[in-house]
Amino acid sequence: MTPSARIQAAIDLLDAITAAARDSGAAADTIIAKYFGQRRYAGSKDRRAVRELVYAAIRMLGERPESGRAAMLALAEGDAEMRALFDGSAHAPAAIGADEKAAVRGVAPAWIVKKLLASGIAAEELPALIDRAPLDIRINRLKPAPAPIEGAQEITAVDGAWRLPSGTNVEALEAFREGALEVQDAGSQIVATAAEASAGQRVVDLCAGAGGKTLALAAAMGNQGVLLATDTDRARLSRLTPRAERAGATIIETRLLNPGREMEALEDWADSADCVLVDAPCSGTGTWRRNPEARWRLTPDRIARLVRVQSEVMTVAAALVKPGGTLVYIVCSLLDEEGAGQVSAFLAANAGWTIDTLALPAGRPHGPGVRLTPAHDATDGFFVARLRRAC
Ligand SMILES: C[S@@+](CC[C@H](N)C(=O)[O-])C[C@H]1O[C@@H](n2cnc3c(N)ncnc32)[C@H](O)[C@@H]1O
Repeated sequence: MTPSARIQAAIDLLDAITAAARDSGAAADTIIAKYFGQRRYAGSKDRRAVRELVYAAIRMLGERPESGRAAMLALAEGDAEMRALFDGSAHAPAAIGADEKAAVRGVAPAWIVKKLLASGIAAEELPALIDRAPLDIRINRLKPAPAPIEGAQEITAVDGAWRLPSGTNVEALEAFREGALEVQDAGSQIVATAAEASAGQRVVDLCAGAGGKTLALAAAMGNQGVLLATDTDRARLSRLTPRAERAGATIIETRLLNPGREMEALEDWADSADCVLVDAPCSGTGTWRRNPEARWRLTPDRIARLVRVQSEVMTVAAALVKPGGTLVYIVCSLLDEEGAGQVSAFLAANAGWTIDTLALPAGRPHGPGVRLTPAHDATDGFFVARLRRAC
């Protein structure tokens, strides 16, 4: 592909990605994979170059752009060489019109920026929300220690956390195939430690998804005790079983829940868990580094729906905790209505619950819990709080 044809390919992809973001369609990665699946003539260098252009444009634009062309014009602003590639030749984008408008640069849609600022995120912290994310792994203590990985840097604050050079093909490592390591953001590892899960306990990971935190809990428990992993999403939960096998985690039982009727599948766990971890579904404002187009998908309605589900899930979780046990509430969002506000509302509505002070190796106290941010902690953004049921 010529450099101009790569720009046109990025424009076409951005058109498809913005439409999908507007209509709750496929994720950007899926769209890009499908696009190149249908264009076998594009070599690996072309694919990489186009992908980089697309993601650079997505990161640069807070608001969903009107068109892929407006997005690429924003990327080309101040870059004479790139602007010259808009030359109207075969497979190239049309020449830039005198009064043609580029999309406006920014971190996020204005209404979400307003919410982030109101949630105490300083304006200087905002750009880090869309930086490129590092590649972190967790060493799985249930397996023999893996061989050193070239270029890996230990994250000393967190046991078993390492940061790898970007682009490391983790899945090709023997240690990965043997289950000796998992890809997991250091922040995700840190918030999971708030559960203080230990050998012999009865622990529930209520919103387990594909089990990122479940596997960390199983390792913390040294494979002793009972760990129940539940979710309402069959496809996600089904990915946990092979991961657990690879990781040698033998104490995990999985159960699929019916949304709104979760307790029907959980009656035998009522009032009996030492800890229930709720990694609640959320807007993901703390994970835009990995998934920058997600900020184009949010709407006020969607956030309101998530806030409702979070509160319902907390009610389910609370019914499972034994007297003296704990409920660990986590969201990978930096919006207070999903984090600190959600926990404060629970405490106000439920007598007999108190907040534990958390001693985590990162983050800053925020309301009833602790908040990690990309700018302050070089991790994804999280809010975590640990609530304790009275004895
Ligand atoms: C943030 S994700 C979990 C990520 C996972 N814990 C990890 O560490 O990889 C939130 C999960 O909550 C699940 N969920 C949504 N509503 C739920 C409900 N009512 N009960 C249990 N899980 C629910 C979603 O399907 C999703 O997998």
